[in-house]
Amino acid sequence: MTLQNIPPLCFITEAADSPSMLAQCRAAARGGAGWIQLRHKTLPDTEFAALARQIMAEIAPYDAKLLVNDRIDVAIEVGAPGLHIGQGDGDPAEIRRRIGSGMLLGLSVEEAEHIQAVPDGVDYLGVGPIYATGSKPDHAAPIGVKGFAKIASLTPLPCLAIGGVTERDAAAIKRAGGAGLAVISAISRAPDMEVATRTLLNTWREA
Ligand SMILES: Cc1ncc(COP(=O)(O)OP(=O)(O)O)c(N)n1
Ligand SMILES: Cc1ncsc1CCOP(=O)(O)O
Ligand SMILES: [Mg+2]
Repeated sequence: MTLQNIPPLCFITEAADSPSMLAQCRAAARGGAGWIQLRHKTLPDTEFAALARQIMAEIAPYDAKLLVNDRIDVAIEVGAPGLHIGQGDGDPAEIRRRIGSGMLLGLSVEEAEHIQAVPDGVDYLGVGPIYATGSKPDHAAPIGVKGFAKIASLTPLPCLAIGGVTERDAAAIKRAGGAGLAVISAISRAPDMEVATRTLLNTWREA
């Protein structure tokens, strides 16, 4: 799958019981997020797979698609539309061979040097962190919007900005050549997740 224009908003789950990951995904899909990434570091694979299936069914009517974070075998097992991997998650070329050609593959890029090593078969890049964020305690050094612009200028692949990003960053990221935003807390911690999603999306569209 190659996407020239990927949906401009990816919601990534916060590993929380309240609101539940299913409720987070439902609200984000209703609000218009085109991609919903299921990310949980410790849930057993069987539970993760069951939740992934449930989320796929719930978000389908809203035209949103599921990305699985990290778990290659689960992504294959549940037939997820997409998989997101990072620099430490394995060789992207090998992973592309494993998942076949039909699944969207996203890769994290944290610094300009990573661009040289992006193989064919990667469809989009998650670029950041833009800012320090508590949502990923082991994140790499923040690159700011300037670092994002540099990386986006080095690749034809669509780049989603990630890491502490809110609607206040939409215009600057768009000017920097970004294809969209990937967020956890800007949606998961909002008083109304659906409204927050819609506002982010509208801000991006109008930026
Ligand atoms: C869209 C998007 N971009 C970057 C990441 C980060 O992936 P990774 O570096 O593998 O870190 P973890 O999310 O696995 O902690 C992402 N998940 N999504
Ligand atoms: C998964 C991930 N990868 C880089 S930063 C980050 C967390 C993004 O969460 P938030 O939008 O709350 O900063
Ligand atoms: Mg990862």
